[in-house]
Amino acid sequence: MQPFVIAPSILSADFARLGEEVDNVLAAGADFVHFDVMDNHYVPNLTIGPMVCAALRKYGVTAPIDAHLMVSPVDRIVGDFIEAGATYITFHPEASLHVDRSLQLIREGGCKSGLVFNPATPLDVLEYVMDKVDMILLMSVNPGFGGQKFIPGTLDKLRKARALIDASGRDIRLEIDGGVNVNNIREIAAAGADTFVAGSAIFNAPDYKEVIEKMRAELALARP
Ligand SMILES: O=C(CO)[C@H](O)[C@H](O)COP(=O)(O)O
Repeated sequence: MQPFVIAPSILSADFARLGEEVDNVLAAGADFVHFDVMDNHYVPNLTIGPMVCAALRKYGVTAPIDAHLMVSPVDRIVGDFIEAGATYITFHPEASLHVDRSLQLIREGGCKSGLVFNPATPLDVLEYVMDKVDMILLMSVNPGFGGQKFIPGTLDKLRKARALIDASGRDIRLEIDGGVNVNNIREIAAAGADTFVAGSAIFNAPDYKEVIEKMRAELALARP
C-alpha cells in the first residue's frame, strides 16, 4: 500500500488569498493540493479552472496538484490542465464519452490519470482500464459542494476498491473525498484509503497544522 497522503481541498480555502492559503496548508504538513473543478453542468456549482492552476504554479507551488474534474465533456479541457501543470487529472467515467481515450490523453500529456466514482456509481468500468489508472477516487458525498456529511456506505465500497487494487498488483492510489475529518479518518484508512481529501475540516479550522497533525496521528493508529 502507498504512504498516506493528505490532500486539502482548496474548495474551502479563501479564494481571495488562494496563493497564501496554499502556502499555509503545505507549510502545515499537507502533501497534495486537491483542486476541485466544477462546471455548473456536470455538477450544480462553478469553481476554478486551468488558469487558476497555472497561476498557482507561477506563484511557486511545487507540491503535486490533484485536479478533480467535475466537468462534462472531459477531453476538451484535459490539455489545458496538462499545460497548467496539474500532476493528477481525474474525471468521472459517466462524464466522458470515451473513458479509455480520456485516460490515454492524460497519460500522453505526462500526467497521472484517475477515475472518480460518485456514491451510487459502480466500479465496473475499472475491469477494463485498471492498467490505465494511477488513482481511484471514491466520492463519499454527492459532488458539487464542500461541508457535507460522509456517506457511511462508502466504507464498503472502499474495501471493494482496495481488493481490486491489491489484485491488480499495481501502485494505484485510493483516494477518498467528502466529509473526511479527524473523527472518521482512521476508520476510512482501515477500509483501504491511502489518500485523504479534506476541505472544510482543514480550512474551517483556526490552526491547519493542528488538524493535519491530528489526522496523521489517527492514520498512524490505522496502520501501526
Ligand atoms: O469534491 C468535493 C465536492 O464535490 C470536495 O472536494 C469535497 O466535498 C471536500 O470538501 P469537504 O471535506 O468539506 O467535504
